Formats: sequence, C-alpha cells, structure tokens
Amino acid sequence: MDTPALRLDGLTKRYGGRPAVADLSLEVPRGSFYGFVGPNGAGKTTTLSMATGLLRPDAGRALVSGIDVWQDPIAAKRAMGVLADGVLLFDKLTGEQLVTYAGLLRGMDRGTVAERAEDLLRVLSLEEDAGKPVADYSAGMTKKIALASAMVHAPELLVLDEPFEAVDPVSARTIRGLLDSFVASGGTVIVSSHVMDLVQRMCSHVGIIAEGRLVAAGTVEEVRAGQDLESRFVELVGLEGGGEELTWLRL
Ligand SMILES: Nc1ncnc2c1ncn2[C@@H]1O[C@H](COP(=O)(O)OP(=O)(O)OP(=O)(O)O)[C@@H](O)[C@H]1O
Repeated sequence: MDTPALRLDGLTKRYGGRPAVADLSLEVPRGSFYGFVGPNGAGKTTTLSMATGLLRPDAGRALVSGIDVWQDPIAAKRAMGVLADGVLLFDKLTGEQLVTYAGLLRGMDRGTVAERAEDLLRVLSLEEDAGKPVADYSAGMTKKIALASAMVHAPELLVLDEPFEAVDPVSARTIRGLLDSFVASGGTVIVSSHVMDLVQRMCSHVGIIAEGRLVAAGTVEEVRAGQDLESRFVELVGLEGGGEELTWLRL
C-alpha cells in the first residue's frame, strides 16, 4: 500500500544539449490529487510525457505502482490513463468510436466498452455530438473526448496534462466532480495546470517545477506555507519581466 502511485527517479531530458528536465525526482502518493505546476516552458509536459511512456528519458526512471514504465510498458500503461498535451487523436473517428477504440485497445469487452462510452458521453455532455467526427469538435469538446478515452478502462492512475484548458465552467465542474469521486474511491490523479487557484482548491498535493527542476513538493498546505498558492508560486519561480511596462502601448 505504501508504493507510490507514481515515482520519478532522476528523470532527465535534453534538447540540443539544453536540459528541459534535469534530474527530477518526485513521489505521488497513492490516493492523492496531485497538481503539477510551473511557468511556461518549465518542463511539465516533458516530465509527464517521460512518466507515461510517450517520451524516452535520457536518464532516470518512472515507476507506476512500482512498475517501470520503460522496462515493462504494457503493464505500466494498463494501470494508467493519460490525457497528453498536443498529441493527435484519430479525429476521423466519431467521438463514440474514439472512446470505443480506446476501450477495445485496452482489452475490454465490447459490451462493457459500449456501456461506459455511453455513460462518459452523457456525463461530459457530448451525447448529441457522439456521432460527429472528432475533427469537427471544438477545442473543449476535443479535450473532453480525450479525457473520456483516458478514463474508459478505469485505471488506478490518471495523468492529465491541462485537463481544464478550453473547457467551459459547467463541464469543468463536472470533470472535477468525476475526478474527486475517483480520488475518494482510492484512485490517484495528477493534473498539470497554470491556474493556481484551481490547484489550491482541488488538489491535496502540489509539485512546482521551474527550469526543469523541482523547486517545491508536498501537500498543498506545506507548499503554500500560509500564503495563497499563487503568491508562493511567484515567490519560488520569480517574477522575471513581470513588472515591466510597454510605454508604446499606452494610449
Ligand atoms: N520537441 C522539442 N524540441 C526541442 N525543445 C523542446 C521540445 N519539447 C520541449 N522543448 C523545450 O523543453 C522545455 C520544456 O518544455 P515543456 O513543453 O515540457 O514545458 P511546459 O512546462 O509543459 O510548458 P507550458 O506550460 O508552456 O505548456 C522548453 O524550453 C521547450 O522549448
């Protein structure tokens, strides 16, 4: 029971000699709702891609429930559902076909997949668009159908890169409700986000990354240390360029 849902050990990735992620180690406790935050270009997507078997690290390991993602990818991927950032979907499929495909790919039987696809499309308010090609979906609808595809096999760990981006407030609330009850039932969720207020309200734990390195991690209470999370974030990552004014933009 003490095995973390996700453990990252010295993960490193360089692009053209420049480290995007440098020797990053992190533990995500089982049953936590973990926020992964950092400024633009800090290395969040690179880290989550390495953690979920989408991008091979130059060094380090990622373990999902103790299973090495790069040594035993099939077992590790069985245990997780992933909403990746910027990964192309098979968008000639309809929404319903895409979720069905994701379930069948996970080895689920057709009957169960059909029931769950119907439930997910209904809960995420995509029922009316279930028969439309995903290529014709809006950005928020695309995000929701990708989320449905990540959840259909009921994994023990959900890794969601920016799940609320482009999603309307009603759908965002629905998604939060789904994730809250998933965590309450023993599941683990990792979300990357730029919205500190949301992370503070929604997450039990938070990790802050800046320039490819982890600068703080722990429970939200520990990390924010009596301040609000946004102020603490700015304090930890700095406010480069934050105060500068563009005089030519004045009217
Ligand atoms: N395929 C790539 N080739 C070269 N450099 C890359 C590549 N992918 C990412 N990088 C670089 O790695 C660094 C980390 O990028 P990453 O996308 O992981 O950041 P992020 O924290 O997810 O940013 P954002 O909040 O803007 O989504 C950036 O400097 C980026 O330019």
